[in-house]
Amino acid sequence: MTVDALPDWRAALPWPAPDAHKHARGRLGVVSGRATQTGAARLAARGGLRIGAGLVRILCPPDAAAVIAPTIEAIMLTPFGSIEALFEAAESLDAVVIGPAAGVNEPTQGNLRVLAETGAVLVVDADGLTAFEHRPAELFELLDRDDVLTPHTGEFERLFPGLLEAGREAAAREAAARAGAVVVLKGPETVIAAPDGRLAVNDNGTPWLATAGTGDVLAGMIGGLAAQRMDSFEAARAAVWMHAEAARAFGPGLIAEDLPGRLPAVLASLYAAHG
Ligand SMILES: NC(=O)C1=CN([C@@H]2O[C@H](COP(=O)(O)OP(=O)(O)OC[C@H]3O[C@@H](n4cnc5c(N)ncnc54)[C@H](OP(=O)(O)O)[C@@H]3O)[C@@H](O)[C@H]2O)[C@@H](O)CC1
Ligand SMILES: Nc1ncnc2c1ncn2[C@@H]1O[C@H](COP(=O)(O)OP(=O)(O)O)[C@@H](O)[C@H]1O
Repeated sequence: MTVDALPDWRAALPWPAPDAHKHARGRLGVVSGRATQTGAARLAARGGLRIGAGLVRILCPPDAAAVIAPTIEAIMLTPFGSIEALFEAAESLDAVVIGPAAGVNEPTQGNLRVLAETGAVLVVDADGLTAFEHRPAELFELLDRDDVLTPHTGEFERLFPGLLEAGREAAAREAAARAGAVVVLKGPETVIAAPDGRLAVNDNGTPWLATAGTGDVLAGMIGGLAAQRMDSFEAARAAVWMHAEAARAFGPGLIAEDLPGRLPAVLASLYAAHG
């Protein structure tokens, strides 16, 4: 990677100030699924921590706590047994990822509703999208302009049936306008659209990313940048590009678990260019 090849969002990347402390660097939450479905949240949490959020906390149903606790170190854990407890755990967070293996069910809808009442930027992925398949307007009315939806093609079709016939760029642009949030339409050429009309097409994708869990890591990375108060559209562009760059650096044999560990080298290149 050369400095000339670096994309224009790099000027907006958050780097720690000399007087930084972990809370000032951004607090990210990731909602986990039940005890048998915790891996996706852990992947997202690790992506968010590696990209620079100062503090990452997994918020989990009580039955999942004993499964998650032995698998994490720097990542923190807060079980919640009610939506009131979820609100309390999330209200001091800067961004929250919800959806990876969360469950396609009413509790996921309810969790999303209560998270929307906090000030946190929401990154809604996977089951957080699919849970609103037959009622997308109910999801959209919860969202603010800095929230981010990260559908793959199948999830996009569930929320915006037929829209892809307009082509991926036009579809993403219209989806962002309808949702009133940033839309990241994932695929070989991921399209990122903002509700104000901004649009970007990522150009460094790699099919090594076509493996389970890579989208979960991406959601965590976007959340990690948003927690550091990077503009959500720019955060999504930056995370999508860094995610692919990390995958390219690894190449054959890549699994989702490998991505966070490749981020420091990608970040180091960007930091060196930052001067
Ligand atoms: N470590 C973990 O714990 C992991 C947990 N995970 C979690 O598992 C849960 C369920 O995941 P999932 O894969 O069953 O659901 P989903 O992706 O909706 O696929 C269902 C159908 O949708 C379609 N489809 C899928 N992708 C498509 C595409 N790109 N483009 C077009 N179509 C696409 C495809 O339909 P088909 O083409 O087969 O007809 C497919 O059969 C979810 O919570 C997730 O977060 C994962 O994140 C992995 C790591
Ligand atoms: N052929 C491909 N070329 C480039 N990127 C891909 C390709 N297939 C998948 N990806 C990327 O891999 C990630 C997969 O995310 P997703 O479908 O949500 O998977 P999961 O739910 O298993 O995490 C997305 O970032 C997507 O853009």
